[in-house]
Amino acid sequence: MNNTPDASQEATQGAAVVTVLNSLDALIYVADMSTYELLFINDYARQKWGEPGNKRCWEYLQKDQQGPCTFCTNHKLLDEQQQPTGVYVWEFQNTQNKHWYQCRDEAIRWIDGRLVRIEIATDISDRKRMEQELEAARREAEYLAGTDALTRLNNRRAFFKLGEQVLKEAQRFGRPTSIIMFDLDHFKQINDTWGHSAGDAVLQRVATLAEATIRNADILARIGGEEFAILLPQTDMPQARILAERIRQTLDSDTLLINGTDIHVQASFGISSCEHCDDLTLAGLLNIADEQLYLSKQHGRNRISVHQISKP
Ligand SMILES: Nc1nc2c(ncn2[C@@H]2O[C@H](COP(=O)(O)OP(=O)(O)OP(=O)(O)O)[C@@H](O)[C@H]2O)c(=O)[nH]1
Repeated sequence: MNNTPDASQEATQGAAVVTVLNSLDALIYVADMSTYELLFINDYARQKWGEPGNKRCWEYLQKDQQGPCTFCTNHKLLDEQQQPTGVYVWEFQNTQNKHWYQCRDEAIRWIDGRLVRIEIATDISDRKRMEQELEAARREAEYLAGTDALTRLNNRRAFFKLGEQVLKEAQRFGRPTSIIMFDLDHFKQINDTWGHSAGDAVLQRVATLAEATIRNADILARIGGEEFAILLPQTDMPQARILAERIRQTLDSDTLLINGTDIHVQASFGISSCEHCDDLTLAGLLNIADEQLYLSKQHGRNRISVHQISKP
């Protein structure tokens, strides 16, 4: 007895398979791997990309393609002997409709024997959007964790995190490093006279002025209420003093126009510098700058005190 299906049975089975493929909520297409001719597309493709006419896969599915796509997976689907290697799964944002798809590609022998690529692509845009939102939220949280909310400068935590790294490098290469600390003078009076929000605006303006004075490699942070610190890589004491003097003068020589009011702001500075000071920690270097800052306050404010840490 012959169990081979006859032509009409094959036609019925073929129609059933096409019905199934057309009912799926995924793009399915078959393309010749040499000519890119589309041999089959399902209804999902027609709904999303329209009728293919005589278009090749890259003309039909992608936007403004002048030739086969650079991201075409054909070369991944065959080995050196041009034999199918199995399923290759990847994710891709379609250039026409901007939806994200998870694509399951495979090279197979078509009914006439030629090699074709079959792709089954499911829309994963919702999942991708969620992933991207999560990633953006994670980056924002990471940024905020290291950022002072008022001035957008580094906060104390970020100062230590970044600073430890810089100090380690400096120690490794025997480079000079300095810290400038400064604290606004009689800031309480500014708050008391002009109000807390004017005080906030002063802090923001001071941050902007300091930021404009430093180099890219310098690490500026707001480490306390009206207290700022700048870590200066490859900077010795004389250079650090010049920079501190520039900031001191900028603040002292002018008034900050805050909400229509001219506010005069001064600050006291403390500087610590080290060169070849291998055992020093960032906290130690900052402490010494803080002691110098305290001296500046004691000696009348609006001034700079310095300490050069010598090699033991
Ligand atoms: N507006 C505003 N004020 C702040 C903020 N953080 C701290 N302060 C204020 O800064 C003032 C610091 O006061 P003090 O420590 O007495 O220092 P000072 O008045 O600057 O005096 P000296 O430092 O001794 O010159 C306090 O009034 C705090 O409320 C802030 O984020 N915004």
